[in-house]
Amino acid sequence: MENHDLPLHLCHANNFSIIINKFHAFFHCIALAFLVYYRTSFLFQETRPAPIIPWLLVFASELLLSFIWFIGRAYHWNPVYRTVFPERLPDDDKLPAIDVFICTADPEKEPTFEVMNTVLSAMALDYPPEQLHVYLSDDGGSPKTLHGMREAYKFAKWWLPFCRSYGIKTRCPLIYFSAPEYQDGSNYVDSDQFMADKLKIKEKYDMFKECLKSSKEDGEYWGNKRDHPSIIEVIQDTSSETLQEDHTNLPLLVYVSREKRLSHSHHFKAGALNVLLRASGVISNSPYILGLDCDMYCVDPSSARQAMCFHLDRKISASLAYVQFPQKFHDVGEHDIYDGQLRSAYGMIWYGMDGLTGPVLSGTGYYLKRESLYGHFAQEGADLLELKNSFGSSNLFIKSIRQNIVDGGNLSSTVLQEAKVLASSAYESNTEWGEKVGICIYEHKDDNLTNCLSTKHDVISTCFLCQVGFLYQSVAEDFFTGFILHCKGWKSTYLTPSRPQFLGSSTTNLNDLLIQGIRWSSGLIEVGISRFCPLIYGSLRMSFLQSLCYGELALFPLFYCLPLWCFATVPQLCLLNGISLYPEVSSPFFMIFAFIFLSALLKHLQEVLSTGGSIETWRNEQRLWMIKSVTSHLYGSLDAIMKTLGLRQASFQPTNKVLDEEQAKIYRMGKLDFQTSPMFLVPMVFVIILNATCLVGGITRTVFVGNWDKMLVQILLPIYILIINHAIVEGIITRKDKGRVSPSVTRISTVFVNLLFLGSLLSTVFK
Ligand SMILES: O=c1ccn([C@@H]2O[C@H](COP(=O)(O)OP(=O)(O)O[C@H]3O[C@H](CO)[C@@H](O)[C@H](O)[C@H]3O)[C@@H](O)[C@H]2O)c(=O)[nH]1
Ligand SMILES: [Mn+2]
Repeated sequence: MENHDLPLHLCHANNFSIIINKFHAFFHCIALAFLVYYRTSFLFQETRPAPIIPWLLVFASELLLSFIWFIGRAYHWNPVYRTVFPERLPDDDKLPAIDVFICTADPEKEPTFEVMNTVLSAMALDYPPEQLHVYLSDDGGSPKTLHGMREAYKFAKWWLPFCRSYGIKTRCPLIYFSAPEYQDGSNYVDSDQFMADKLKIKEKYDMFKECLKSSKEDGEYWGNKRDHPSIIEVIQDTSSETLQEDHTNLPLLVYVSREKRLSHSHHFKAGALNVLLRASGVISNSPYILGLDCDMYCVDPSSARQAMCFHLDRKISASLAYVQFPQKFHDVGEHDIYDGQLRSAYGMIWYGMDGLTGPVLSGTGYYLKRESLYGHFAQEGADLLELKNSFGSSNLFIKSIRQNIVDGGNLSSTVLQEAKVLASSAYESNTEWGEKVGICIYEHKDDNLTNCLSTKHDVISTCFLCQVGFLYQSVAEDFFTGFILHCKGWKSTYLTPSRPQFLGSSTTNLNDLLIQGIRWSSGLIEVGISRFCPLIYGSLRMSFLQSLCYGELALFPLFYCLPLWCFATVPQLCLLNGISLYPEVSSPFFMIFAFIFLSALLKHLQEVLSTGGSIETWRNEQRLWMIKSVTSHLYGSLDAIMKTLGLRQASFQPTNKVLDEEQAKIYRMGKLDFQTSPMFLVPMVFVIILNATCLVGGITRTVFVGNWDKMLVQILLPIYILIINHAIVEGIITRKDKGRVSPSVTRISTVFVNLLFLGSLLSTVFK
């Protein structure tokens, strides 16, 4: 029952942690100011005790780290937490329709059975079925997936009535049937009827699984990922089975495989989403969209109603673009050695941004307002020509922009034919789908430029309102699209109910983690070094603190990889050569360095503990910070720089979602799996060997020279690196299993370390 007096949601702040954060930031800032003073005054000394180059490298690294730390304080300014009251929503017939967009790209890396579980769980959301439309985009163009959809639809006819009549809380069949008996959240566990029905459903489920897993081997069945025509099929009921309930109670289910041709760039996931946006626009045209990755099960059915608590709140709905749920994962191990839960993002940063203008759009688990992707065109005023320039030539689609939802979906053959045209690879040519942020104004408003653009403000606002849909400029399309929405004045909210709404699969081996890390770093840095750099572009268009948050996210991979490479090598080489880079123990500045180091570590520890982590979590995150900085952050940043210079093409390798049993075993034991590409392993092993050698050499030298006082910091630094990364040391020396570091990698890394020693020796000889 709707109740106009009671709020649909509440927002709370944690004042205690806000005060701690501000205190810490204050003292840490003062210490950093002393550090800068100490380093700068060195530059003005007449006789310098150490060579200038390593000193400058270390100073530059300290400045970069301090800067990125400083702008990251914006997250801690005002973190908020939200509660919702879905029971206060209006009656079902007044709820707005939702189109669910699920993307899959590759049946080999994304097994069809799992993808269909996502589809089924989305169909089973607790929402009026006639108001729910589920679309699957298949970039693989694979008959296997289409076949899976038909089978999933058949199974849905059993699964949905079962879930509804027994109030099942876990609506993803795979998760439901793999959970221990009686833990399915149902109140009917003692009823015989329930047990009998459950048994029957389990039988149907096993048949469904069998049918999808026993795949035909011929290549055609798997499809051609890069070259195929567009196929749009509304999945229909073809079987003659009798059912408990009428199938009209099932949400509409549509298979969409856009046309892909080698001659056209298809813009990866963002391209797929834009096709879904258009095709669904002419079919169901729901005002809200739930975006899901193919592995993101809607385990709990209540997310749609929870999200509507924000979207239907009249006080905020006009400017609310999306409600974001956290990504949670069903396969994160007890030790979570790869930070699968992405603690800092979903456990901290998103809350912080929620207290400003809203969290980052996270690619999956968001309820987005369709209108927000149509720029200013959704409002009245634009003429037909302008609309066609922006959205392409389809009249039907253009009509949909201003039309309300089509009840239950328009499935006439004309509409489906048009949807196919909208999914063709040439449709976007010369339109504003996904790109041209800010430049289109000079193209088609040229004639009357002076008339309509009288002030500078007009230029900016008209410019950035041009582009439509999900954006193509970055492979982190979610991050960039959300950022531009915030730039346009839209807001977002973050909702983290105690029972997870969505569960995906995380990366459970080092290789997949780092490959994904390269893509994310590259996508972020692409934004960070472009003219959309949030620190400049964003600060003019959104709250200053929000632009700092976006700035930190868009730049951190670059700002971590350079300093961490420096701290992993320069002080160590200097230690070996007896060059001191830090104040001696007796100097008051020693205390400053000690304070900064401990304050950073302890603050990280406090954050981990207060967000439910343990000391082990803290160690894992420190280790990953180092590992990623010397590998994926570096490669991702280089990739982005090369793309920006036009030296490289963008690429999006979908993350592997197939579990390798042997690797899973290593993962569950909490051991790092070093069966990774040498491109990742060599830098890691290189750093470890370098640190160990320099430590031994440096200590020996210090024993002879007796300058402990001067060299202490440089002795402690490699010790800290080796302790945090002792798992790599073990991988090199003691481990015998498959996941150890292969001896050939150790040999290659040793050669590189020797080359570096030779280089540093020559540079001291010829100085
Ligand atoms: O050409 C492509 C490539 C990928 N995908 C789909 O995109 C989704 C995300 O891909 P995945 O390989 O799982 O990447 P992740 O790194 O795990 O995904 C995170 O990062 C992406 C941006 O890099 C976001 O799009 C995702 O939502 C976010 O979960 C999957 O469903 C894919 O099927 C496509 O539809 N077409
Ligand atoms: Mn994924």
